[in-house]
Amino acid sequence: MSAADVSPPAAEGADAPGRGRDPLVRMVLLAWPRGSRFALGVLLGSVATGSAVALLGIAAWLLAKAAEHPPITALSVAIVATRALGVTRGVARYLERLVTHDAAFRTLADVRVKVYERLARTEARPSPTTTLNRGASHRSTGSSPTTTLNRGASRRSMGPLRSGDLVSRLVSDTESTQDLLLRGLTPPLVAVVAGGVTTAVCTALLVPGGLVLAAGLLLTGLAVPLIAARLGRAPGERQAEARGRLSTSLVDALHGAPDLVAYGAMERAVHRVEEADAELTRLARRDAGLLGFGAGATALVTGLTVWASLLLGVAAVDDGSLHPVPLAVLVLTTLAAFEIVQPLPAVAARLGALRAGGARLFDVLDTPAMVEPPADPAALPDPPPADLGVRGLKVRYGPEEPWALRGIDLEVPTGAKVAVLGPSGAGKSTLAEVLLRFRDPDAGTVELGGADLLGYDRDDARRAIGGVPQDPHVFASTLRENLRLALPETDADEGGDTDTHGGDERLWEALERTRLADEVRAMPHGLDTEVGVHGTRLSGGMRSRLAMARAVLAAPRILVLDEPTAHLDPDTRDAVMADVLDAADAEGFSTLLITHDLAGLERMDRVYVLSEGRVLQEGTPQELADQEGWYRDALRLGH
Ligand SMILES: Nc1ncnc2c1ncn2[C@@H]1O[C@H](COP(=O)(O)OP(=O)(O)OP(=O)(O)O)[C@@H](O)[C@H]1O
Repeated sequence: MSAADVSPPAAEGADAPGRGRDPLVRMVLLAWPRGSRFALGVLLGSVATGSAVALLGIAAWLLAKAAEHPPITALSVAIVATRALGVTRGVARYLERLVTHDAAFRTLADVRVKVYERLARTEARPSPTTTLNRGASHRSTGSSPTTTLNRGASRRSMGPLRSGDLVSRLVSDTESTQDLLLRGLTPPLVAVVAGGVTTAVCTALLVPGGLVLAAGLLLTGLAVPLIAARLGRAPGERQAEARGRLSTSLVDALHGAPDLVAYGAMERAVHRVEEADAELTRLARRDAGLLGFGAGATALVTGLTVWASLLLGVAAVDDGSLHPVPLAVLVLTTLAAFEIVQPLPAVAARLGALRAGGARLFDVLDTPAMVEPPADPAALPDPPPADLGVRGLKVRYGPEEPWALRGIDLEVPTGAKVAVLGPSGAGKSTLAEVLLRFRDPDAGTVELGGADLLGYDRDDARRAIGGVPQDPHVFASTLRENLRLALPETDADEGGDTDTHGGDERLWEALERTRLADEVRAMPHGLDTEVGVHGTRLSGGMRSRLAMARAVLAAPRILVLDEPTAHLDPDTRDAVMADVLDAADAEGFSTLLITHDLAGLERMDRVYVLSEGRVLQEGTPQELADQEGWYRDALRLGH
């Protein structure tokens, strides 16, 4: 099959509406399901702001009228109204905050779940990109903090992501949505409603006064924000990037501290953090300057407008077209009206940063998933099948990347022990990723018991095929918790966390199988030993055996082991492998072992040698040893 026959790597995610539109519009669209709450928020915000303006207007009327010494009954309605408006303002503001924050936080929760789900469906294993930026890329080892997104269409735009940047995307960029909804959506709409009503009231009092107010409001509510938005666009866009850079350099420096110290590169790493911090501080200063400009311009226009309306009002009183009492109302209402538009310049100045945050967020949400769930998942037979057939499997990491697998055919009959060998970069781990459902094939099929593996729900598929990926993750918890996560939920619950329910028996059995039990018994806290972040309190070999024990506990029908013994000394490696293969014989599961290592392959039923994404050789270990080729050369070189 040619490259042209190959279907696109993954379907587009439906998580992010409005693809191709401005990120600000797309962020608002994310809030669409909560539209009615935001509408209620705008209504309540208009009532609160309107009440505040009306309160000042009526208070002005009350004071001016009182100066004429009318009977108290003439003032009573206004007195009650000021009290009522005072209460209404507070209550409506409280309710507005409650409703809009509730809607924004719910939207934020939805967005976080979407981002997390997308990341979970996108990330398979650490990328081969170095985290230190020291020249050429190399495959990161162990639990690198590096991860790669957007390997598909938009990969070039986003490139490799590191965990610091991911945190930044998950936290601050996602929060851009909340900021936009709370500050950028409700206040302008409230300003339109409350500003419109106030202008109408002032126009009714004195037409030129109303027009001056309209002009003032348009200046502070539209022109000043537009200028602030324009000036803030470029620094705002740089701010989101700078925040990502700061997180990345910090996390890199923290995660890589031992290597940095060992290579004497700590100073350079700290310098990178300082540079990123200085850039962020510079941008924050510009931000503050813009806020100052917005506040200053608003105060200036407010003052000028109030003066203008006072002068116009006095002239109108002089020529008898306006009574002095409405004059006081006009001037004080004009002054109060600017409260309505006051927050807008600050919001506008932040729009650039919010847009950039949104763009980074949609970078994640638009990333094609590496594994698409089937629309109508098939039911997995019980017990699940233990035979596997790989036919014409092709995989690549992006449309312009070279093929990592170029059409692999491979069989794992029930109960068989199959080894996949080959030089570095041959595509062995890529094959494991497809079998463990971390990645969809670009072409070809994987059949589980004769049915398409992709037709099963991912969790179901993993009940049948499980194992140890190349860089298994060890969680910062106890040994027990690290093991128990492999147990089906009901078993894990039943097990409790003490021996009393017998739950630990299975854990110990798995530890015995992977030759870890004696070491765990010798630890003062046994299974309750904390293993540290990424299992750093364990040796590399213990981490590998822990990951193997977890895989054995999950009891899949086909166990896929990707370089499981890489960190073990030869004796332990042989003993662990012998135990796992004994378990396979006893329990009848099939084994697919991916390795560089030719030692101990005698028990394998079949060996496949991969090179540059193709099957170079296949046969029993003996057949391959008897043939000219990579296997025999490797045996000779003593791999
Ligand atoms: N995340 C990735 N992005 C882009 N290319 C990748 C990625 N992971 C692997 N590759 C490429 O795919 C090809 C196959 O890599 P793979 O890791 O499957 O080989 P391997 O046989 O497992 O190597 P090793 O024995 O060193 O682990 C290589 O050319 C590699 O550079």
